[in-house]
Amino acid sequence: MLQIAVTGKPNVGKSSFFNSATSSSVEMANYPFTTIDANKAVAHVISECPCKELNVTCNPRNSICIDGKRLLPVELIDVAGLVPGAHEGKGLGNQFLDDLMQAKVLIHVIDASGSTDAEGQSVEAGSHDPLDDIEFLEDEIVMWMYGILNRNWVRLVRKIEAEKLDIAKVIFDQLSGTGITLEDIIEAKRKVNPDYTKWEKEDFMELIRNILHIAKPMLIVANKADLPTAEENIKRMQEKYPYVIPASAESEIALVKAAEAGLISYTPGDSDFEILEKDKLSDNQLKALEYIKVNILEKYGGTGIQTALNEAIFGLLNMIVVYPVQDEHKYTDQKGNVLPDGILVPKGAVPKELAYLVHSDIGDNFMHAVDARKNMRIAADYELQDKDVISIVTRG
Ligand SMILES: Nc1nc2c(ncn2[C@@H]2O[C@H](COP(=O)(O)OP(=O)(O)OP(=O)(O)O)[C@@H](O)[C@H]2O)c(=O)[nH]1
Ligand SMILES: [Mg+2]
Repeated sequence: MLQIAVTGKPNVGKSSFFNSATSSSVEMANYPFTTIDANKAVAHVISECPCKELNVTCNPRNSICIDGKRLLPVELIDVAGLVPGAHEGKGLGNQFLDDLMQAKVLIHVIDASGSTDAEGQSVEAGSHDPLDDIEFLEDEIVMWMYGILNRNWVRLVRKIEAEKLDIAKVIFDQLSGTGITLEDIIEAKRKVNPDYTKWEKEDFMELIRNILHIAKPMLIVANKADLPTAEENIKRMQEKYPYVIPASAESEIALVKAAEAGLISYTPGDSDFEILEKDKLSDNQLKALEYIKVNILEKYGGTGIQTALNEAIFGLLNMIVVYPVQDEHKYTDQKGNVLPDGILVPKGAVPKELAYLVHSDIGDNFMHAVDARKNMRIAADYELQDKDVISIVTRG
């Protein structure tokens, strides 16, 4: 399953974001290093399901359909907080980046209210500038990767020379387990000094930064947007960085809980809620809900949690959703389930790649594919489109 990592300095609300997105209840507390071991759970990104347009009732298997909205599973990883100097062992160090680097995309949670200092200690709201927290994370990840590459570098250069090895492939092997592909490295290497025997620390850093930008896109989540000091900081962040999503994990948790108790009607991603059981809500609860409505939902169009997940997958990773079926007339699988699976595929993927994502056997025996909507065979180099319903024809 596609993985998204939630990362950032301590005490910014990473676990709160994780809990709100996955309905989990891992520990959250107002001090640094509450989380030590990584937490993993399933969250969902939301896309329009083709069922309404095709006028069918679907029977989802790998996903969920609510009122024509398809919820597709992704795995969220919540890790320990990282502090400046983690590569020198500060805080909990950076060893746990192993967990984080499994993910294809990173969500960098920032305390936009400025109520935690660089190490995650709680300070008076507004007294720390959250813009100072943005760059350090990339620096720490770069230092971590530098540590891995630098460890055996002298020996490796000798080996590359002696055995005439491909440098990109050697770097790729060193970074195995990070999900970084050989293509990512080849592309990243184009922009650095081609003579690797002369590489200094700066050249390594440049290479690693290029690799990171290509292989691990990062979304900034400006959390604690419910606190009054956040608004101004969010504006400044959005002026400087392209992907900044204002969010309030605490508000999302409150709304989801109230909805589960049947007190309000609210679905993650909504920009409003409706009170169902006014009599059962205390004055304080009503006030809190009103506060969220005015200061989060109306101001930012939602709590930002679902927006962040969707933006990470459909924006940064440029994924689309494709629905493989067996019977192109009824849009069903072998068992008669209508539109059973929604599969996240990178934009630009062709039918055979979809076949491999469904199952390696189906990929191996792929013959051609049929566009179920048009009931027409499609070319091998046809670029799959979002919400395509595709029947894969295999040998045997
Ligand atoms: N006001 C406000 N507080 C929040 C929000 N999200 C989290 N918090 C609070 O911030 C504190 C830290 O939350 P956690 O979710 O434990 O933060 P973390 O980043 O996982 O912290 P570590 O695991 O220690 O690195 C807690 O007191 C939360 O209640 C939010 O959206 N608004
Ligand atoms: Mg935590």
